[in-house]
Amino acid sequence: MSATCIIPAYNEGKTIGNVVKVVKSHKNVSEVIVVSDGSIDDTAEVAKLNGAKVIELSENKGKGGAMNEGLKSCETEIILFLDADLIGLTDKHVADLLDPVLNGDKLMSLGVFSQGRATTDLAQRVAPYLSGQRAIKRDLLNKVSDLDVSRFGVELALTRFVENNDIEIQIVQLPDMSHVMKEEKLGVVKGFVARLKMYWEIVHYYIKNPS
Ligand SMILES: O=c1ccn([C@@H]2O[C@H](COP(=O)(O)OP(=O)(O)O)[C@@H](O)[C@H]2O)c(=O)[nH]1
Ligand SMILES: O=C(O)[C@@H](COP(=O)(O)O)O[C@H]1O[C@H](CO)[C@@H](O)[C@H](O)[C@H]1O
Repeated sequence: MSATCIIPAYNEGKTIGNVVKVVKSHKNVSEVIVVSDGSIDDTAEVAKLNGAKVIELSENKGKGGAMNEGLKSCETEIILFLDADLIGLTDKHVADLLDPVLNGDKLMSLGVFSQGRATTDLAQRVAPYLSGQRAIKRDLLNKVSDLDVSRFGVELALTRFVENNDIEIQIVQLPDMSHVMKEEKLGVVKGFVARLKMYWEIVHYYIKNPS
């Protein structure tokens, strides 16, 4: 059994190439789909150059919407979601995320950075359920409501679904991994504003889906 890797990407030209290169070379990944979510940089070109299938959205749909577009354009039973801004991704990280779902043990795995950078390690220790690195069975994904409009609430949607349905997931440590923070991408002020927008989208999803 193989998996499709779906990478939602909004202006990630600087990092998308390496993420695609690493995950595309994994033996159990049959296809890498990068969904450029209204990007205005060279995300799509860099992703194509590194062998990804690219879906270019003319309008930004938000993270959940981009992931959903990728889901609609593949057929594998197992999906691996990765962020486009990962630092230090290796083939072993991909294997550790995929194996619990590929071997039928679990319906979802969730990757948590460890021994990466203090800032991103801490953030994920505080809120591991927000991690964007997950392998998931398509059957489970099909039951999660509002993925397409969840934006940054998508991780909350996935986590809440497994909790509400008593589905045991596999937490996977991702050693020596991090991601580029918003403040590093956009500068301190714009990065902080983007972070607030992210938290608002998460709260908005929570308010709209209280249980
Ligand atoms: O409107 C958006 C916002 C984010 N992303 C992607 O979702 C992932 C996580 O977003 P971000 O890096 O902003 O969040 P962080 O990892 O900083 O929490 C990255 O691959 C982004 O490119 C997206 O596709 N559309
Ligand atoms: O780690 C975190 O605190 C946030 C924000 O990371 P940044 O420091 O803004 O890159 O990132 C996590 O949460 C996001 C929202 O759910 C997810 O999109 C990311 O995949 C996840 O790493």
